[in-house]
Amino acid sequence: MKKISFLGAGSMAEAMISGLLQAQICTKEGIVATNRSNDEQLMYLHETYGINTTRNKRDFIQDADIIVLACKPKDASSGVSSICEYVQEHQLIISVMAGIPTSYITQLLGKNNPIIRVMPNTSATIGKSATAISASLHANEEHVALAHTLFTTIGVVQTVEENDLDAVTGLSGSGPAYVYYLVEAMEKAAQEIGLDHQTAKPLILQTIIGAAEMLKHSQKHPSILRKEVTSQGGTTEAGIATLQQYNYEEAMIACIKNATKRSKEMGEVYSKEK
Ligand SMILES: NC(=O)C1=CN([C@@H]2O[C@H](COP(=O)(O)OP(=O)(O)OC[C@H]3O[C@@H](n4cnc5c(N)ncnc54)[C@H](O)[C@@H]3O)[C@@H](O)[C@H]2O)C=CC1
Ligand SMILES: O=C(O)[C@@H]1CCC=N1
Repeated sequence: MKKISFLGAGSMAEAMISGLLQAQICTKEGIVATNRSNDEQLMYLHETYGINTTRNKRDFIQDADIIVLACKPKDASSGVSSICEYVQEHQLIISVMAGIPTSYITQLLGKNNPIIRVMPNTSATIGKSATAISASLHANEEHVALAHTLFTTIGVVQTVEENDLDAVTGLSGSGPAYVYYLVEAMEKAAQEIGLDHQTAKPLILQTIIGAAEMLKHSQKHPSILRKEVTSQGGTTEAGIATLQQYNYEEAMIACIKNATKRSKEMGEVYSKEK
């Protein structure tokens, strides 16, 4: 059982902690989390998951096999600088920070630790993350395999080149939010067409789950599955025509491209800080 320390105790750290404990990949005693200043959040994580929490950076680091960097990209410099004197070179660093290159983390650490840069998503909470991992210069196949094993317990894992991680961030890191936005819109629409929330919610949910399962299990291309729903002169055709009028496809492509661009920008901006 590996001991894992989380620098940053927000949404992503919680999603991973919850997923890792459910998968029994580590014990609650083997997890420690720290954050910048929010005592209530540390208390919440301790009470909810039974994990350890501390503000003492030496205690935080000393027994860790793996240190997960889960603070915001803008806090990369302050976060890593606050622990670098205690980090030992054999400890595996896993960074989930969007945009932040492993070369910059190495520079901040001033040590050649193996680093695996990862882009999971918050569906890790229920073991359903879509995660991409990539290795730094100093990480070997064993480190990649360990990260792969770890993240497989909280979902599906793809290994990619570090260059591709900005695109992954725009696609699947942010991706759950695009789906939640769709559901928000469907809920508003349901209300406007006269369905009460209690009736509409399970219908919307099962529509999303059913379509996702169809995409997973059917061999058919999504465009074929869409055509199978669309009767000539029918309701779907009318609905899709409206989506096309509003440039739905272009909007989605532009959304993912802009999120990817922002990941690159964050890397460029925050990697200049010292
Ligand atoms: N939320 C998401 O869906 C995803 C987030 N990420 C990445 O995960 C990272 C964390 O994101 P969230 O959990 O959403 O943010 P969050 O704001 O919920 O949590 C950030 C945490 O970092 C802590 N922190 C900040 N500076 C610190 C310091 N100097 N020392 C110790 N702790 C410090 C904060 O106190 C807080 O606990 C980000 O880098 C983000 O790019 C990656 C994939 C998905
Ligand atoms: O919005 C963000 O910057 C982070 C990275 C991927 C998901 N959330």
